[in-house]
Amino acid sequence: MAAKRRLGKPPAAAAPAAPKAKAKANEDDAEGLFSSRSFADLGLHPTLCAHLQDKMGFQGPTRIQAQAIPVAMSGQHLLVKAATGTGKTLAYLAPIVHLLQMREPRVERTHGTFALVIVPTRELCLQVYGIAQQLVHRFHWLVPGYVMGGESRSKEKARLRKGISILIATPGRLLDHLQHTSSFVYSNLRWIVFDEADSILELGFGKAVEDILGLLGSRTDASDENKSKTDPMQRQNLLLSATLNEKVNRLANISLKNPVMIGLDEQKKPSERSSALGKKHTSLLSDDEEEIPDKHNNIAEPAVDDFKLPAQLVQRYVKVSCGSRLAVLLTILKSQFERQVSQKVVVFMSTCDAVDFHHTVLSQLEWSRGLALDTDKKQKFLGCKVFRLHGNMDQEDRKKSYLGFSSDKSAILVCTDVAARGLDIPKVRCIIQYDSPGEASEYVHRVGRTARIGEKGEALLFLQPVELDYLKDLELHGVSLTEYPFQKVLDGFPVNGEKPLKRKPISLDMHPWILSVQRTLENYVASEATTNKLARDAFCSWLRAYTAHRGELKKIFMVKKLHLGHVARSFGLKEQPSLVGRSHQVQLKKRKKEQKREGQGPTKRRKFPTKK
Ligand SMILES: Nc1ncnc2c1ncn2[C@@H]1O[C@H](COP(=O)(O)OP(=O)(O)OP(=O)(O)O)[C@@H](O)[C@H]1O
Repeated sequence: MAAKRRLGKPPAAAAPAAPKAKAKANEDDAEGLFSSRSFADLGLHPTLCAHLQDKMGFQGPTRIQAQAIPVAMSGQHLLVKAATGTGKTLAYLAPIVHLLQMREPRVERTHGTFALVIVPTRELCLQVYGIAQQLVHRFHWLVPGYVMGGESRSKEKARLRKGISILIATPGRLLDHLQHTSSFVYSNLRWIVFDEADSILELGFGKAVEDILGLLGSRTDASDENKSKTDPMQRQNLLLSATLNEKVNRLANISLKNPVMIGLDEQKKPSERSSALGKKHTSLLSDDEEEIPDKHNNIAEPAVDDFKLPAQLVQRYVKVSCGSRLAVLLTILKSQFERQVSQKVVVFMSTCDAVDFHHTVLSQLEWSRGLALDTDKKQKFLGCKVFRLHGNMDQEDRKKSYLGFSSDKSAILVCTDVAARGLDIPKVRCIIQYDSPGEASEYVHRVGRTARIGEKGEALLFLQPVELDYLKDLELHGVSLTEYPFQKVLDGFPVNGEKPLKRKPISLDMHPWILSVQRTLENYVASEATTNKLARDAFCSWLRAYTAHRGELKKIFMVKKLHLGHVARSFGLKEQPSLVGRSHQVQLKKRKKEQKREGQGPTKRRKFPTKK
């Protein structure tokens, strides 16, 4: 039986309409996504249950919610590991709202913050805030709010002074307010939630998180002075993550006290779990391991974690030689949108500059039917809207992009990993990883933006022939991909009005369609000065990112194996990289000459120019 699709309304901040909920859950649910219990069975207040069902369109809890909500309501610390898009947000927000609305005396704004939800990114902050807003709809005395980087500090201070009962925050800005906003009342703080804990730490917020826990007196290994600020006995901490790694374990160890664990490998005995990390603790700040006696919990997973991905997600890879990458991306997107006009696709890139360049190309590239340039009237190569999202954009643009892509029915989002964490954008059908994600956990976060809550979804990973070993690395984590039939897609495209004859297979790079797209692209990049500059910047930053792969992955993504001329081609640049990073090339030649004189081989590591 096919999985039941149950969609709820997206957050108010994201605003798009979502389909009505489907029939009630039953135990035969194919993917085991939904529980057979009702929200009322879990002990949630009838008004809240009615709101979840009637207004948010949730007929019943997901399995993760059915497991986590009763534990969260019991006051115990909780560690949840569950696949992306399984409803973790409601799993912690519903019990918080339930417990807060029944609190006597009634919660008032002057009581300050009772629940603190820490999230890794600004977009996720807005998203969780949107859901909190919906949940408190019938409990007007509960006030949700958010603080996050990029917003006006003084406005946030004013809101904190008035009082926010459920506060959603990014770590840096939260720490800032804890240290500098004296009117921020958190003496009644009862819950600290880490949503997307793995991402919080991967994004380098380890130190901020440690400081936050220290200031709030919620570090289980905190010194006594820190503990005295609030009563930690009242505190309940919840940690949710799609993946577990050593840093998350360390955070769990310092923030959770005898937690109930949900979604961890039930087959493993606690003693087996603890052995991997029980004795070794990893600092939240660095990759170095340090031996610290395990004073508290034994929360651990094996070093090589198998990641949880939705079963209905179709995962494929496409093998593309470096020079044709962009032409292939354009072709795949064109074919996707011609097959189905109304759909949403997210394309992940490795750097902000690469996002800016590709966003411009995807949204502006024009062609004439048949690709015979300068003949007929030109039209857009891709007809749909294209949005971009990365960390260097200013906050207003970020918000606009996020909301625009969320509410549009047919669009592409080109983004960096800033969009990989926890974002719940309705109806994303396909995730394209144009640049490889690196760590397998990052792969999981990226593809987790589709196939959410039982919906269909596809993921496509671009790999160059020299990078195919990456598939083995993913296999180690239980992620296996099949090859995407790109040749079939290609055969569907006419060249000069005619479909190619199927005589013999033509290599992808020599295929007339790919050659024509590449020519159009190169002409466009050459003729537009701004785009040309974007292409050069993107080329440099992309190479720098390529050299930054860590550990074992360095052996797969070897910059030495790249042909820089082909890399340039993939940015629509006709000229060789010598023109892109002239000073670098001069230096390189000089170095080579010197090496020759001294009888050495070329140095192993290539350094790349910073953009000009
Ligand atoms: N009980 C439910 N019934 C139907 N839909 C639900 C239910 N709970 C949550 N949803 C919907 O499922 C989607 C995914 O939820 P959510 O974002 O909380 O997942 P998640 O597990 O936190 O994902 P990620 O790990 O990617 O952050 C959202 O659109 C949400 O509205």
